[in-house]
Amino acid sequence: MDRANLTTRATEIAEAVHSLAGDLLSQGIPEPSFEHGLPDVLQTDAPDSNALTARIKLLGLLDELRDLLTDPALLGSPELRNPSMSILALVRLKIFENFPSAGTTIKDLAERVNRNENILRRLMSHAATYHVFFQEKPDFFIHTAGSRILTENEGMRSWMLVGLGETMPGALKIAEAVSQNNDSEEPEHSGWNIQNNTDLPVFQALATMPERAMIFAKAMSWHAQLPGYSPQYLLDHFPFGSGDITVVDVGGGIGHIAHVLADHCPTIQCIVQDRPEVILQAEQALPANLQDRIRFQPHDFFQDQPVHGADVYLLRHVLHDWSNKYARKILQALIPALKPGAKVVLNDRIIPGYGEAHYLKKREARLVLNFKNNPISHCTMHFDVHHIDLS
Ligand SMILES: C[S@@+](CC[C@H](N)C(=O)[O-])C[C@H]1O[C@@H](n2cnc3c(N)ncnc32)[C@H](O)[C@@H]1O
Repeated sequence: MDRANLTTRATEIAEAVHSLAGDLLSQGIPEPSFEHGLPDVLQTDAPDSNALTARIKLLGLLDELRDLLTDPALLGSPELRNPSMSILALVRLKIFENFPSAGTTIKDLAERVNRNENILRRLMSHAATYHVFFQEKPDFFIHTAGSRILTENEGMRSWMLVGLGETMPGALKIAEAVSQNNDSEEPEHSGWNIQNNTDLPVFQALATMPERAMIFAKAMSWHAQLPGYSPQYLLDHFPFGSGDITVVDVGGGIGHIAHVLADHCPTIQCIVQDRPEVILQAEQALPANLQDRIRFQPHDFFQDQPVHGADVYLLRHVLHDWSNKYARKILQALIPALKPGAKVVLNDRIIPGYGEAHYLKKREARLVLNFKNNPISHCTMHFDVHHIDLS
């Protein structure tokens, strides 16, 4: 039981802030303030950086403090902490792409995007309370780091569309899914299926909706740029650069991880496998300088692995989409192809065990369960980057 009270928590916060400020000062990095919107200088993904450690600690302490000060009736309230109400609409209405870099009045913006001025004002004003856009004057908005990143990156907008447009509506149907199929491990028995009125598992269903499938693939490639998901962790924890090795990236999406591996390891050969409609996109996204080292192959990972004798079979962010029954099938399908000494590298989310991590980390890890193929059973997978020798 955590018995820290407001005062001890606040003292800890002050100490951590001083340490972070000192660290930033020594690196010549300005302290963040709201003066010019949120600067993104602290978004470092370096796992060993003091700034990142201090930032994560502070976010945890501040969340605890806020929850201690919140009326209990509001803790689970849907209105609280819900930026999606305005941000999803702003993404879908293409406001970010059309927002002038120097800022704008709502009137000019409404004319530019041909939308109702009043509604736009309400959406923008709500988003600004989450520091996505800054209301500099009653009728004049400028960028923050949060709105700029959405403006400049199609991948980030795709990530929002998947999180808010696919995950959240599916999550709202979890209770119905559980009521209909209590013990099911089948991918088509999910809240997402009820929401989308389909019996097809999510990836099969997406194949019939090319625009949504493309958004999903773009979101996944952007995801690798979010703090904590950098492919650098993979490079740091597995010797991809040692010799002429062949890596099969199973369920490798549009090849963004293979691009990074090939860029960093000059002797590596990669084969990216995914569903046919994803492979079509992947082929178009391949840079010319990597064409002789990355190949693509449509492959259903529930069928026997067609590439025999590779050195590494990589499954990055694949198994967490599936119930244990299907995760096992995906791994079993690799076995006939494995030569002695072959490695299967799993790079996926870890669900912290009891007492192992701050609840914010657990919340982030558990959020992913609410979507796609197995949102109605509890994820029992518990892993990090491992090297599993199946020889
Ligand atoms: C969560 S994404 C991960 C993509 C990529 N590995 C990454 O780390 O960004 C899961 C991937 O599995 C692919 N996938 C789903 N079902 C598949 C199947 N039956 N065979 C092959 N790939 C599949 C999806 O198309 C998607 O690209």
